[in-house]
Amino acid sequence: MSSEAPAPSKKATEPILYGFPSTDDLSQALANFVLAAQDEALKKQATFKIAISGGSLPKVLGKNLIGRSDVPWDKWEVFFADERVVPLDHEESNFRLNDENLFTHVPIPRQNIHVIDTSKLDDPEAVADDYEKQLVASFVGSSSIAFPRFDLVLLGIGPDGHTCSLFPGHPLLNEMDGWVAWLDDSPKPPPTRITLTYPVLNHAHRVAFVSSGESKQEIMEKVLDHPEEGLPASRVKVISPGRVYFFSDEAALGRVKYERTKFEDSSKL
Ligand SMILES: O=C(O)[C@H](O)[C@@H](O)[C@H](O)[C@H](O)COP(=O)(O)O
Repeated sequence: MSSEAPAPSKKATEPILYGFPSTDDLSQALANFVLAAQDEALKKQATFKIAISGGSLPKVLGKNLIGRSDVPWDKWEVFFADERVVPLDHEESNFRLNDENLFTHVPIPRQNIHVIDTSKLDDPEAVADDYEKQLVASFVGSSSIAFPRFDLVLLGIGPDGHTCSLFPGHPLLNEMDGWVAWLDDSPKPPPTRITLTYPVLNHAHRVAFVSSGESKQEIMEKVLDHPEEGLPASRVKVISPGRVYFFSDEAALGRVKYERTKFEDSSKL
């Protein structure tokens, strides 16, 4: 049985799980959460730095962010938590997916959306190096030099427990130095991708996993109730005072015993 408790009942290192009756409730709460993270970031700095994945996330994200009033979109700086090494207009591109679901509907300046260098598509290492340079250029001067500190990273969870393009058993799970890594053997097509590494995820102020639908029940149970299995999503352990959050609909949480936290007002972030 699930239970709901206020956030303070959880240890600072434990993920917060928000469960919602429907995907639309999830989507609305996620929009509030993102905007609260944005407000907090803009109190301290000139831009809100967010990294976003692909999969089903962009649709859930865009649905309730588009049309929000008074969003300082010109202060958003967007990176991709992972990207497929394909042209930007390719149907497999995470840029394209996010573009269709969010960017084309809101006035984020195009130069603030950091895309892969498509002149290097036949050399994924060069694509990863270039993307890392884009991060360096954006984050240099911030308090953390060893690793960038995103204000918010939004991730999905695959049926095998992968997140970003960090797949179970893959050597990239052990990459602890670089900021951006590449692979050409992704078990989820397309095979050639770049991804943020664990240290980058773990230095973020917040990482939020978004998952919905019954097909996620088995993997959500493993990730939340059995983190000792060490699936890629369970290995995201954000350094305190940063925090990991899960936003799921109850359809995805059908088997999950992990304690739910009531999502109240994200302005209290
Ligand atoms: O580009 C990708 O493939 C994604 O970034 C990947 O990590 C995705 O988030 C998960 O596979 C979950 O995808 P779904 O939400 O579609 O299940």
